[in-house]
Amino acid sequence: MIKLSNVTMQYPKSTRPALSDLSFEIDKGEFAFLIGPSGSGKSTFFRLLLKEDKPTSGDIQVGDFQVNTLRNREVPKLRQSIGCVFQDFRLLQQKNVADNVAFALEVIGKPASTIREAVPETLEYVGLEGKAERMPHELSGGEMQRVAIARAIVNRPALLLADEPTGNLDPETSEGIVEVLDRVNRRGTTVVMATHDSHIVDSMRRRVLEFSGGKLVRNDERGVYGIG
Ligand SMILES: Nc1ncnc2c1ncn2[C@@H]1O[C@H](COP(=O)(O)OP(=O)(O)OP(=O)(O)O)[C@@H](O)[C@H]1O
Repeated sequence: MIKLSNVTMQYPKSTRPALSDLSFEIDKGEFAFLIGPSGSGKSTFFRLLLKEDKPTSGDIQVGDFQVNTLRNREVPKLRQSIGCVFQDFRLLQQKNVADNVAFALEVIGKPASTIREAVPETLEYVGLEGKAERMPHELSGGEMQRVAIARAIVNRPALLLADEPTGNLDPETSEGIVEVLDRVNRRGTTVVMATHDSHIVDSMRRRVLEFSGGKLVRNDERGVYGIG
């Protein structure tokens, strides 16, 4: 699903690369955790997958897309195949829950009939039945993140990137969010989650990729947060 070959990313004006000669693969259908201290390169990795930045050298493959050589007009197709969830939810504050999710389909030109069907189905899937009319400010943090997940998956992406999705949530709420991500993964979506939450990583025992200073220092198939 994801294949990096000797990927180096040096931002202009920075003295050391944010990612340094990275090579690894994440298979289709996997749930992988990305761990490592702040500044170790996790967000940079996500940006490269989305072609929001270009690596200085190396090759990146995401699904059927050769990201490096992808033409500009093909970039929207790549991005449509990747759902994204962030620590700060990034909901549209003026739209209600259903409209936040519907918007993701509207901008890619899906017909109204598809949207009418997919939105309630997805809200139920993430545990938000009965909340469709609520505004974001009327939701708890956990509910806001469920909306963000619904928005990210409503188009059934092959890959879901979650950048510290539980970073603003208490442990119990975080567990619920990870359960939703696990369900999405079991339905066939590859999930990559950057996290600092050792409990979640230890309870899931999935692939653990550890970054340090832009290098991959650990790649365990059924890993734990600390060295297991
Ligand atoms: N736009 C940029 N320009 C220059 N340097 C950058 C830029 N974005 C990130 N960096 C640098 O690249 C390195 C990796 O940063 P990145 O944001 O990928 O780390 P991270 O592991 O996601 O950190 P966090 O856990 O805090 O989100 C850091 O040294 C950072 O300062």
